Amino acid sequence: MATGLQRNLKIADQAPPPAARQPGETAVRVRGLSRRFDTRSVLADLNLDIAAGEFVALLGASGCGKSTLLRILSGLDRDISGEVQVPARRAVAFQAPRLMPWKTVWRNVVLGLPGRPDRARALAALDEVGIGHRADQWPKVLSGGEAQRTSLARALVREPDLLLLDEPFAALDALTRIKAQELVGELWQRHGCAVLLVTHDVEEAVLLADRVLVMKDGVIAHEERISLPRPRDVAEPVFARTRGTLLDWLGVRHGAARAH
Ligand SMILES: Nc1ncnc2c1ncn2[C@@H]1O[C@H](COP(=O)(O)OP(=O)(O)OP(=O)(O)O)[C@@H](O)[C@H]1O
Repeated sequence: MATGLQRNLKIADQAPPPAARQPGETAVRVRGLSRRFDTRSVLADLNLDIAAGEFVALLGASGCGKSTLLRILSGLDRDISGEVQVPARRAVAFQAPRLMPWKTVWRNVVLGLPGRPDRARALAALDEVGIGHRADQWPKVLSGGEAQRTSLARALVREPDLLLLDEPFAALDALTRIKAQELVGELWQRHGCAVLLVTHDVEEAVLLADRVLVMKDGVIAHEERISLPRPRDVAEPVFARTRGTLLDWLGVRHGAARAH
């Protein structure tokens, strides 16, 4: 099949370090993106822009194509038509951390990086996510939260300009999830990378993102800019109103189906 991404993907070979970024610079530019599986159209002429350093959350009903979009942006799925521009330095963390069980935690963090495995670099990333003490252990002894932190360290060690997160907290218990959300918020502010977070959790989206997108019928059907100061308070009336609007768009609030 046609490899639209290879044809159209324009990758910046030498991505500038965060400090060199210009305000208003674009991290992701998608135009007319379509993806079909056999006869089924999942993405249909989708457009999307993400600014450098912007935190964007993506909501949508199960099966609407959120992960498909994320996989395309990560470069894992190239069987598309349309135009996709993403930075060369990008990293993904999935719901399941996907650690290699036969490699220690620190070796998992630097797995796939060019050159000799750099233990100091891995340790710095593990320290940053609060699990430096687990560096020499095997993945099987990690808790779910620790495994997810390892996955984040593996993404951050690549110093991405774009961090793609596919429901990274979905499998965590409520308390671990809150801590992981806070950590991602802190890491994002420190690293200054653009983030695209796929989530089912409207509250999580409003807590973390600059902008929340709702995907429907293969396109971005709605976007909500969140201008609340951080850290955000779920009890804030504006927070609650924003959450309500997004639930309306998702069609999950009683009597809330919207005409588009
Ligand atoms: N490799 C594939 N082959 C065939 N169909 C696929 C493939 N990958 C995804 N799909 C289909 O594309 C649609 C979108 O899937 P996708 O995983 O992107 O949805 P999603 O919005 O991320 O869902 P969820 O929120 O449940 O994770 C689904 O109907 C899925 O079955």
